[in-house]
Amino acid sequence: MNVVWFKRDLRIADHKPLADAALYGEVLPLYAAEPSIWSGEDYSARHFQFVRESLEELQSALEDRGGRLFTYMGEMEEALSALFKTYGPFTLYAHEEKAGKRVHDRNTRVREWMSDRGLRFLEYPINEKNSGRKLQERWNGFCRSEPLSRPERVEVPKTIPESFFIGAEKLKAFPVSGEPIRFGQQGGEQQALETLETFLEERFHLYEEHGSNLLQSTVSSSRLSPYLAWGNISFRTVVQKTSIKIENCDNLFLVKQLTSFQERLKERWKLMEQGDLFELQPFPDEKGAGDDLFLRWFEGKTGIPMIDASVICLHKTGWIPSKYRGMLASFAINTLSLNVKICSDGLASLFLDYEPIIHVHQIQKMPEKVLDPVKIGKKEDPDGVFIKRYLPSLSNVPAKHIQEPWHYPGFFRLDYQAPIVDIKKANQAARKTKSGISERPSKSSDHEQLKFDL
Ligand SMILES: Cc1cc2nc3c(=O)[nH]c(=O)nc-3n(C[C@H](O)[C@H](O)[C@H](O)COP(=O)(O)OP(=O)(O)OC[C@H]3O[C@@H](n4cnc5c(N)ncnc54)[C@H](O)[C@@H]3O)c2cc1C
Repeated sequence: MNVVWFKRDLRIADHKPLADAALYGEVLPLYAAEPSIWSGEDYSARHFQFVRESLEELQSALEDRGGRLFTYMGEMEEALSALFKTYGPFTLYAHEEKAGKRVHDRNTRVREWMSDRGLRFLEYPINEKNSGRKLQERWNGFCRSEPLSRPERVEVPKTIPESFFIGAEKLKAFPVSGEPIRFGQQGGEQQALETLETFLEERFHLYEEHGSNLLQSTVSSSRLSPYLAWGNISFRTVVQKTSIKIENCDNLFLVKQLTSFQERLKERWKLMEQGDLFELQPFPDEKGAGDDLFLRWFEGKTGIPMIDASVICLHKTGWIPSKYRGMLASFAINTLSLNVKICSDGLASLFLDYEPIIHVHQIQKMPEKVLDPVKIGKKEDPDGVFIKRYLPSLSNVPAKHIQEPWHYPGFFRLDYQAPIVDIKKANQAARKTKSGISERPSKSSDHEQLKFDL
């Protein structure tokens, strides 16, 4: 018996553990909704909703091949015990997963469980192991490697072990904190392929030009991130199809757009290859998740339109371009001097494409980047089109005042709060602290220090 354990690889195409297991007889495709993983502050109901949608598609793709998906609610070792009791010895096939301490600890427990019983656990690396070849050579090799096709048949056992389910329906009862999303991208292998196809057919044409445009980038960015994060499409498939497109494109402008996209993919590949994740540590002296400043930031009630509109956009859609992710993180960490780990988890819980390795790598860079959201807003959303979409209470504020509505003479008539911080002063203090010139003033006094020209 071969058990294929699905985690962040929710597809059947280019899935080596599944392809290999299917060669050796009966396969039991398994997804376990594990409380130890899903109870983390960085995970939320929107992620689980995406996973369930992906599992529904996985179930129907397996059914088309004579198989079905077995699901379980509980820790993986418990699932393995139940399988052992029902079927006797088995081999476990899975992709390697690198995603922080909880995942690392769970992986260790599963490895021990298997080895204690003398069972084989085949873990497939996400990337080629560092083979001593130069980075560029390895990347070129990766771009040329062929994705595996879907297995034609998947023979599954007839008996369903006690406390297992078929398909994803029952997983609706699995508790994960946070709100599901209404307007986000939908999970599934087919959706992933369609997203890649529409991008490579046409949407990429202004990829670079619209990269940081809040409205246009929703179309001209690839939007592949949630599909890559949850493995609805293999990274190799995206890289290979993009390489083929570049080779067959003779328009220099379009090649430039595709090459720029390919560079991002390479960035991801390098990070994933580098290995396990650096853990962010909470510091007890900094402000925490129950702090008023944190809540106002997280709920989009800071009184700074660019911040509030971006956060509300994230609550609604689960996605925003990279530049504004950086702006939100920098504002929380530097301007409000909130705890880095708590801000990181807060953002992660909103990003539908939460990918721990990329996310933490980006967050770690934030203390070096002190940004001004008003300046960014004036440059990127001068007429406030984005702001007004997410903050209807500002719909009548003229463009001149949209980034700093507290300067608008009719501010008191608006249903919009005063800013929670004086950005310039707080950023100045943050820069000074970094260069070691002086201690930061306590944030509680910032409210009182504010002087508005109303
Ligand atoms: C603070 C912060 C947190 C972030 N957290 C995440 C996260 O949790 N998950 C995530 O996928 N991206 C994260 N990013 C990177 C980036 O914002 C998203 O990958 C991108 O916005 C996703 O949209 P897209 O698929 O249209 O990207 P595209 O521009 O079309 O890029 C294609 C793919 O390349 C990869 N990619 C893009 N930018 C980077 C990068 N800087 N480093 C590594 N890989 C990259 C992603 O997989 C992306 O899907 C974060 C950035 C910042 C500043």
